[in-house]
Amino acid sequence: MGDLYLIGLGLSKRFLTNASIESMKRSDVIFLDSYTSLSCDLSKDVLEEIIGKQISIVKREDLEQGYRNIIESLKTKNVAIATVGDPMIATTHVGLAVEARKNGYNVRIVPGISVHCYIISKSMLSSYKFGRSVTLVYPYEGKTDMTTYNVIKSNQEAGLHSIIYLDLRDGKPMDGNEAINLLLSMESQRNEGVIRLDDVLVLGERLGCDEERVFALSFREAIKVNLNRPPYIIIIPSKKLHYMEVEALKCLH
Ligand SMILES: C[S@@+](CC[C@H](N)C(=O)[O-])C[C@H]1O[C@@H](n2cnc3c(N)ncnc32)[C@H](O)[C@@H]1O
Repeated sequence: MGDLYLIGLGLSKRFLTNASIESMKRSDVIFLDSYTSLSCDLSKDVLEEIIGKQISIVKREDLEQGYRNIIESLKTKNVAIATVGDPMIATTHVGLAVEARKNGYNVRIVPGISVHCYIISKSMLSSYKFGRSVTLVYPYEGKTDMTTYNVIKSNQEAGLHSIIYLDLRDGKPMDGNEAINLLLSMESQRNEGVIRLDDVLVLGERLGCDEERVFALSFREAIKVNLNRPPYIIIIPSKKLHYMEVEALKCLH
């Protein structure tokens, strides 16, 4: 009887842990989740070279609709799902973990450095003051999903910071400029003063990579800033900042 490993790879090669490498080596079948996040240098080829085993890339439907095949494989094999970042943060793997557990298999979670923790750390904002996080999705058939705006608004009302992941659809990560314009267009539609041109945001670009940048800048500045390449993550800080948080954000200019 095998175990199910849910393995976090961290954001890039340098954040792979011994625990994640050992767990992959212990697994008979390894799937690399290609749809919840992306990395500048962690790929199937790089991982295969590090662990000396074959890895298969899986898409969302392979795991969500094909989960029975994975449970079936557990009868005789250790199966690993490896994910960039942390395997349980802003992913949908909990369903698979619950199903494996219900079928009597051990589930071994190997945490990885998540983009969520990474940007909190780099922003220097108080980790006690983060509210609900949210994914900013691409408009669909000309319609904008306003969930992100609503989440930022309710976090602001509670004096909390908001972490905004950007959509990753069919392997296409949303660009930072597109995200900033989309947030501003939500404000134009709703006009509730949630996102003002002079409000500050924190923008994380290619975190964990050699060329990583973390900026704190106003929306007015962000519209004009020259960006490199995705992935990006955004924090909209609370409007009620502690004076030390104000000083910390100045260090990111
Ligand atoms: C849905 S989250 C998945 C998080 C992942 N499970 C983790 O723990 O890191 C994926 C989104 O986080 C952001 N992201 C992921 N890696 C990033 C990086 N290295 N730099 C900046 N943003 C990143 C992007 O917006 C991406 O679409």
